[in-house]
Amino acid sequence: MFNKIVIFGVGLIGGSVALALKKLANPPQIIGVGRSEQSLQEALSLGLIDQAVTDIASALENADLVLIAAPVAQTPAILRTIRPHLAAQTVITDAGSTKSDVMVYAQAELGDQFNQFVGGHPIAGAEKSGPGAAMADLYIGKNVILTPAETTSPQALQKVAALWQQCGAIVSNMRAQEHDSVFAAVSHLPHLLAFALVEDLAKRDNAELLFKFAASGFRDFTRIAGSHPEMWRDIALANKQALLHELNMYQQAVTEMKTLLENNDDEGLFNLFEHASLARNAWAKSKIQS
Ligand SMILES: NC(=O)C1=CN([C@@H]2O[C@H](COP(=O)(O)OP(=O)(O)OC[C@H]3O[C@@H](n4cnc5c(N)ncnc54)[C@H](O)[C@@H]3O)[C@@H](O)[C@H]2O)C=CC1
Ligand SMILES: O=C(O)C(=O)Cc1ccc(O)cc1
Repeated sequence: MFNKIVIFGVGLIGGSVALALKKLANPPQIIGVGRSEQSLQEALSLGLIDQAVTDIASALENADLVLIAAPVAQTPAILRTIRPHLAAQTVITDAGSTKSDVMVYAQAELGDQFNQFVGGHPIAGAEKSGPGAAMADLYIGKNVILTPAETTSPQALQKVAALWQQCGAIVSNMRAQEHDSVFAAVSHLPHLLAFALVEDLAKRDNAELLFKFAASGFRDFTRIAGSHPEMWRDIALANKQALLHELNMYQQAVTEMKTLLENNDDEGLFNLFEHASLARNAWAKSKIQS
């Protein structure tokens, strides 16, 4: 279906798409465009891309699809470089963790070619980044959410869905705003909390002692605090309103927990822990089954 794909940002996410496509019987030609020459050369030497290109016009010539897989705040600048060379048959998509901002950028930058753009978000990843972290099987059995606008071309939507299905993913559609409020709760908030906890402990005078004895519970809670700072700065700012709402909700939950503790409310604490534990275990079980 695809002969030529251009990936802006060949790191964990873009590189994993490239590796997955390379496993196909007839893999497309994959062109990488990047911000850092070193990272692009790494992508080339790891075999993620067939060519690293700096001339955008030649990169986009006869391209079937462009995937933007860079930190979300880079999106408008990337779209601006693409627009003058964008043919009518080329579909553009992205992999950014936030979608309302990206859809607004795409509409503003692509003008009458906005119908060729399909917002996307693979719900798969890791705390690692860069081309060396790319994995061919990253998307197998994972969800990918697409956020088409009313005007999005059905053909473009179908092509982007096919791209992710070829990577082994399960594709569904959602409104960009709904996407952002869901992921503020289940992804962006946990990342901010992990960063906040590690930062709080790391700043203390006895940080060395604390980290020396921190064990698996700490490891599980804070793994995602090792994630890419630029990527998470961009996500936090792009989804600021939904994230502030989630932080307020969480603050309320912490306040309620403090009250139970201050009042030595053993039954209240037990009930809260039991309710949360049941919910968490049921979620984990549903993930194994799906
Ligand atoms: N890391 C994760 O687990 C997930 C990340 N995402 C989203 O995917 C996108 C990429 O994230 P990762 O692959 O993890 O990051 P990464 O840091 O591994 O890769 C990003 C790449 O984009 C390049 N880049 C930066 N600015 C650029 C520009 N202006 N033009 C071209 N290339 C540029 C960087 O040099 C880097 O190679 C982000 O928008 C992120 O929100 C989505 C799902 C999961
Ligand atoms: O490392 C993890 O477990 C993640 O949660 C990865 C991740 C990060 C950002 C996304 O938008 C989606 C998935």
